[in-house]
Amino acid sequence: MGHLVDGKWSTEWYAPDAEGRFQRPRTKFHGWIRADGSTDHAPVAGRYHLYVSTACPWAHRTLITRALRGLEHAISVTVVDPHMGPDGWPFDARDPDPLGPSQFLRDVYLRAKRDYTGRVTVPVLWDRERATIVNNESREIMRMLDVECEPLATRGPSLAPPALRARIDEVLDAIYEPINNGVYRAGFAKSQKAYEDACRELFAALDRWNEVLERQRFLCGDAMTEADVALFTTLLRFDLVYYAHFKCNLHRIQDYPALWGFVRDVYQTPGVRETCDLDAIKTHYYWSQDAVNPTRIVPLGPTLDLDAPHGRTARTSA
Ligand SMILES: N[C@@H](CCC(=O)N[C@@H](CS)C(=O)NCC(=O)O)C(=O)O
Repeated sequence: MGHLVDGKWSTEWYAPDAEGRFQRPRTKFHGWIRADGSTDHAPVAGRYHLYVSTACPWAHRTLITRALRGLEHAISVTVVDPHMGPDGWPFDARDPDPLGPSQFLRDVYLRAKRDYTGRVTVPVLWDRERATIVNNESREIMRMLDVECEPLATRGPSLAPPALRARIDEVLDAIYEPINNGVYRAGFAKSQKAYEDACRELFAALDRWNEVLERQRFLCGDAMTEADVALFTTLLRFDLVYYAHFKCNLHRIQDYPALWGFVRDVYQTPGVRETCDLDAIKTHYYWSQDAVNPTRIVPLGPTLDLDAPHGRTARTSA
């Protein structure tokens, strides 16, 4: 693990703030595919390539969006090796980089910008025609695949329909800090207080959203949206990894009937199950984050019955 400084690799983990709190740096590539032709990136089948790790909750959002919108034919994917070591994400010999001779994901970043400074994270959306990274922020890539790649989509419905978009954005904002980033703030905390604050905030938010999901099937009402995808990828990893490895252990997701039913509901949605690699998830966190787990031993359990009936189909919003 590490980052690039003026194009040179440096093996440093994230520096905490003075109170020991985890600080997530902003991603650096924020180009947009636009269907209206207003940017350099038009939605064209075969033009874009996604680099992901199936272990990563942020990258997983983009894989699910690609599957639910039927973009597999239009946007190709490379899955990196979950063993992220001192050199960052390595390519898997069984799934090499189709766009160049790359050993590590940083080679892709350097191809886009030789003097890049920043972290080398997944997901990455690459434009073959412009030979550069369009965007490396999962929330923006989700929106682009769903809305701007609509002309290429073979499945629906949209995960961000115009009438719901403002609400979806509010919910994405609301779950980001306490939940999606909250598990990392608990797990990477460098002081007792930073950990406790993050952990309490996380469970208060889980309590609230569990109540919402007792009343309605999805976070924004009756239909699945980007907000559900974003919550799902964090909750899927919760009992597997965050509960033990990140010490988010006041409750399991399985102890929240509505949240656990929601996880199974999304998991069982056609197209989603195939994007979920539970072994890669456990291997990545327990093996790669040796500051948290120095032995790198990957635990055998827990076993999750994600195929148990979710019973949420008949639920409608109030
Ligand atoms: N804000 C980014 C975060 C992406 C991110 O942090 N990905 C992690 C994997 S879960 C990563 O690649 N980490 C490598 C590193 O930080 O060195 C997004 O939402 O896309």
